[in-house]
Amino acid sequence: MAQHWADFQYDIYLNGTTGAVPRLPTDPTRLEELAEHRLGPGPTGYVAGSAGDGSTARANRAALARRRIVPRMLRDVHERDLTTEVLGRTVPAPLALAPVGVLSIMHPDAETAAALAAAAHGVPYILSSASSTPMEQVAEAMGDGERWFQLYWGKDREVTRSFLTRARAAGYTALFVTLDTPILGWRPRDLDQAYLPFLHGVGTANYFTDPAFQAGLAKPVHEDPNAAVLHFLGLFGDPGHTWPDLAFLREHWDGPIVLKGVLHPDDARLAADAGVDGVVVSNHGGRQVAGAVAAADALPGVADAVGDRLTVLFDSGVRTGDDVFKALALGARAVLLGRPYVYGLGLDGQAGVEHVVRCVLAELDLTLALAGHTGPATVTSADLVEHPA
Ligand SMILES: Cc1cc2nc3c(=O)[nH]c(=O)nc-3n(C[C@H](O)[C@H](O)[C@H](O)COP(=O)(O)O)c2cc1C
Ligand SMILES: O=C(O)C(=O)c1ccccc1
Repeated sequence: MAQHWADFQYDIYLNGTTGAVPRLPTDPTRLEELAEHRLGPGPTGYVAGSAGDGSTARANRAALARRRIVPRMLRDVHERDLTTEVLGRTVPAPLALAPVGVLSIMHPDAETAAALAAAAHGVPYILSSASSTPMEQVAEAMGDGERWFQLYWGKDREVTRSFLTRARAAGYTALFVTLDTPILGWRPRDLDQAYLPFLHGVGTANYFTDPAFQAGLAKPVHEDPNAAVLHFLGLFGDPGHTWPDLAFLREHWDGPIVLKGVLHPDDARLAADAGVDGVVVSNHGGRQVAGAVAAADALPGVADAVGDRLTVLFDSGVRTGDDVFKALALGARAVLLGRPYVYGLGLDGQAGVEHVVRCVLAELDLTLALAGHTGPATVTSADLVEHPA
């Protein structure tokens, strides 16, 4: 049965008759401001910050804002269904939670809380390689919730092989390989505070519990944790990889593979030629390259190039339901939600993430209806006009 995501607004108003207002803001800007206010400067800077002068993060928002939805009338949108097929799975809405590492800097329940929130609404959760909780523990908490695994494709083949084996055994069905972070971008907000979560012992759980990783250490992790962190920093990414190397991953993963961080149509074609199943058009939320193309500006070119061969997903700059709608109109099959759910987590744990997911999906449902659609499948570029920058 189709879920009525839009009902969330009446839940809120009905609760209001007893004097209650939502525990967290429904406006994503206010949510971010509240997070900035309540959480420590290190963690807040790490999450909210981006590469260089912040121009890519701003461009992500501007590129979505420049597109405007053209509502259509009298189309019988009473019954709506947001169900979407993504990577061979049927999901209740065109949304997944983006892989975000080191979540214990935001809340002690960290990735487990985010994963449980996603599962509570049937939304797939993408667990980061750099999670603060081991992948098996998150998987066990999620039960039959849909889980996908994000790989930082590093220098040590044995660690990669071991991660893939562990992820498979723990019930992760799709593999997201992040290509845009073989090295960490230049991030002034973190640099000015000299704040890197890994040096506070966060984000290394999958590595420190891994026999292949441990085999590369001179001493056990607990005897020399600093050396273990340095070892992690030295191997989590590999700037030496090239397209033919993907064959190794294809060989060791029998489910769908999605390449995250593709922005050029030629790279999307190379992805299709390499035999993967999808791409995420993403600039990592503007955290890697300052002055980069906005993700929403790159999306139509990638969708045109490979939309008939690959599943095209999108993230970077999505804050609201209307942003999701615009991404669908620009050629995405589904969208990954990033920072907003991390703020929800920081402010109110699992309940905070659920709040954010329900806000985005309620607004998406209402936007679809008011734009004349009963589901995501009929949304096209004809639903948008583009304003000059
Ligand atoms: C604090 C933080 C940590 C992140 N960690 C990862 C990660 O471990 N792996 C990954 O592929 N992407 C990571 N990302 C990128 C997100 O998956 C996603 O691409 C990005 O947040 C989208 O941009 P948005 O937050 O502006 O929506 C991270 C993003 C943030 C904000
Ligand atoms: O901070 C990030 O954006 C990120 O993706 C990352 C990179 C290395 C390890 C963990 C997360």
